[in-house]
Amino acid sequence: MDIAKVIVDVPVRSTDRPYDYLIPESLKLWIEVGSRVAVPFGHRTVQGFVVSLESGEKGTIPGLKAIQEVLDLLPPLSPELVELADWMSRRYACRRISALQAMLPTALKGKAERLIALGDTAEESEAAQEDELFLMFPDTGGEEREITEFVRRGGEVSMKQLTRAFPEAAETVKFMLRRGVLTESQSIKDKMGKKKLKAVELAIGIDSAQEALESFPARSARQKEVLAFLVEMEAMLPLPLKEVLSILQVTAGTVKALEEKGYIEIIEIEVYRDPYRGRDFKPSSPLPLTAEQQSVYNRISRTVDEQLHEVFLLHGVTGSGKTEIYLQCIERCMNQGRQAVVLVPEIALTPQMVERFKGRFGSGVAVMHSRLSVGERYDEWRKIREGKATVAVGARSAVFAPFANLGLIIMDEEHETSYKQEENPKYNARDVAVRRAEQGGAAVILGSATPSLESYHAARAQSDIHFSPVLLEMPSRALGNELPKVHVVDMREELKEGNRSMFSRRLHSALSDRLENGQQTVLLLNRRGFSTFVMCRSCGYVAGCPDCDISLTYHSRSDNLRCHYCGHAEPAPKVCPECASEHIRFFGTGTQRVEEELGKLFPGIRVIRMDVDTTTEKGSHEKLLNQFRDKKADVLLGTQMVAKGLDFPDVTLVGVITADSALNLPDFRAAEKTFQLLTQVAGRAGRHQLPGEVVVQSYTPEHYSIVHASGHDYYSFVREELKHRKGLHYPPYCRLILVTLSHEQLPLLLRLAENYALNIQGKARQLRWYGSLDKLSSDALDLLGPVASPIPRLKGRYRFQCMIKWRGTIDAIGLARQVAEELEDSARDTGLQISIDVDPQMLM
Ligand SMILES: Nc1ncnc2c1ncn2[C@@H]1O[C@H](COP(=O)(O)OP(=O)(O)OP(=O)(O)O)[C@@H](O)[C@H]1O
Ligand SMILES: [Zn+2]
Ligand SMILES: [Zn+2]
Repeated sequence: MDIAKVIVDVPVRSTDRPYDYLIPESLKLWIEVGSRVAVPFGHRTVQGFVVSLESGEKGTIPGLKAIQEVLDLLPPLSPELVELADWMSRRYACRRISALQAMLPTALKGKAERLIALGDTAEESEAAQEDELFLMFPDTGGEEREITEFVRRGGEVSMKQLTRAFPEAAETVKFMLRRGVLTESQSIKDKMGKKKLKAVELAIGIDSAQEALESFPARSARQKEVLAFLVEMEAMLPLPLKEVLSILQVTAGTVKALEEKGYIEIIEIEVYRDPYRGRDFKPSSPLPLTAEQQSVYNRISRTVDEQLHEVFLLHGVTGSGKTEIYLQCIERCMNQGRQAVVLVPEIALTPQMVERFKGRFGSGVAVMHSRLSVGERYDEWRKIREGKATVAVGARSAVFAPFANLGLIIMDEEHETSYKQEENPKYNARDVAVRRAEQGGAAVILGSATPSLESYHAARAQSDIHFSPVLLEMPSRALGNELPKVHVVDMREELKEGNRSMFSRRLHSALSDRLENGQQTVLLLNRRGFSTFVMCRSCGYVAGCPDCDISLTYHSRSDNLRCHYCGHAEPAPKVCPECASEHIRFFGTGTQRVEEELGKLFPGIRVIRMDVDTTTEKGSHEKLLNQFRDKKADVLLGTQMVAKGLDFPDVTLVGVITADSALNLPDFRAAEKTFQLLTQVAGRAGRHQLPGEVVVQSYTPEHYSIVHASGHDYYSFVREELKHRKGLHYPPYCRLILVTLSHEQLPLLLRLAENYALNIQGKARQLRWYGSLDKLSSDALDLLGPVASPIPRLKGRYRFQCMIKWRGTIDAIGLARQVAEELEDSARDTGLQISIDVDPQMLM
């Protein structure tokens, strides 16, 4: 194979295709599909990914440039992931390079030197064990020993040194890397290196050490003590130097002296930056399943055992024991020698959740989420690739976990919008999961108490849109208790009767009861659409961003105003810049105000507030939840964060302060989101022995999302909501593509946006797609707009959008992209930007 097709990392749309490169003789054995390489491009050297290999006469094409170097010894991507990236680029109209890069941890994105060292397996083993270790190797004529020796001598060698010394040994080196005999890491330069710790090891055999002890000079008592200790602890060597020093209360000089005499060695050992190190996870074993769980489990295990591809939609009410199903299905999958990925929404990636998986599967669980440092994430990723983890639990990007033989993908809370990435590539992890599972013959479980209408409709209609899941239902709670009783309070009535507080009388008295009985309460403030802006009460002035047409948000910690879109920050004004009035008010975060009010109404009440302000620090989320679990507080007050996945036995009351604050947002999913949030938060109450109660405060208690949520009636809600969606032509009855065009000059932008719409309509007409979705035809496309975007100006650029609605088997995504590219080409150099969002979740 002489030619590699490479996707290069050049931020120009026209480069979004593979380029041919010659593979030089010296790299031939190292390059595979999925390798990351450095290639010449124009006058520069850029990074790229090998997406296919070709043998061929084409090798003689004159002027074909050659690959300069390979950046990792083991390709960071598998052929399946490369293919998945290709699919993503078509499915989400994104560039292939951005899909490929989304699959890698940040640590790998730059160009840094690779270092090779001995892995744990080799480092721990003595020569005799090494023999055993190498038994599993194919016959290589002893290459592996030479390589091991070479690396051991160097301690850590660069990739270049290694490939130069063993140009022919690619297969063996890769094998050693996959078995963990060698490990590769980033150079220390960019701080992504493996974390190293100094450790002490005997340099001589145990027998010689014992002999040496007997004849040790008396004046070196301290040294003797150290040596004796090491002999005693032989089984546990190497020991961290720090520990030795602190246990024996000796100085580093003493240890150093022993090293100089040749008795011991001070070496460096690798420590994985395990973000959960030092934490004990209570081991758990499989629970005997309830009848409902059993039948669901049986159905899924059949598919897992046969290693088939099938998608399940597990609709189980809150507390029905979905997690136990996940755990046992993973075990089943592991019995097949395959690995599993568990996706949870970032916000629900609570320590409680992680604990349940670590408790069952121990250190075989890798955790991936955005709160880890770059280095931690890299280490968790390597743990997966080096086969040290069999389960990955993480937020949406964990769908790309580099497992070799993935058998099961679980997506908890599948209805969550955070599975959709809002930046490029704008992928939906649910659809990527289904696609990845399809590639490798894996099962998918989409679990939720409130499945998204798209998934539910696909399961019921067995029709369509992305996939057809098998519907599995668990209508009762695992512990046999009832779903909590929900009271809806009409806040308009409260006001009429003179109650101006943010707490209804019902919620107030329910709260006092809990305080008296020592039970706990969860309070939710639905903050979507809630104000955190600064307003002058005299003239109505609202502080806005100078570059984006949105109001600035007040941050109490730094006492400044910030734009959440562009990062613009300015000090909070003391008087109104318009009218100089002092009645300029910060509406603070809603939760802060609720907290104050609670303090006034119930003096001495202990409140834990959980919102963006109190959870910015690493680990703060966990700390707050632990405090609540340890009953250090009466009330857990928060935003959406408190609604998901929490399982606390003493919570018997859930209060929702404003159920309908998000209902009026310009988003066709507003009702669905409201229903889901209310159902989820209500599900936090009365999960164990004590019965639960829920108080929902609303200004529109007759709205069907509130009525059905209070009756725990998913089916009625779905029926009514589907009716609306059908009438207005919204998903799941069609699909959407949101195209946003932006430019610094308004008149030009307007013209370009109109052009875009006309071109789409013209082409669709030619293809006989165009027409209203009212028609019965199954292939149809309609375009709305252009109109100003909900945020009409962002970072100094004006924004217009078109909404394409379509259904059927037509290639609407391809069309949207093609027309965008043509327009970008014709308007080249004017600075037009077009962004395409397929199946958008955020419409604002
Ligand atoms: N088979 C079982 N036997 C005994 N207890 C169980 C069983 N299955 C689950 N449980 C317990 O029931 C409670 C609820 O289970 P779990 O948290 O898994 O529900 P869930 O369906 O994930 O709920 P949610 O959607 O609200 O997060 C937990 O305390 C769990 O330990
Ligand atoms: Zn004013
Ligand atoms: Zn701004």
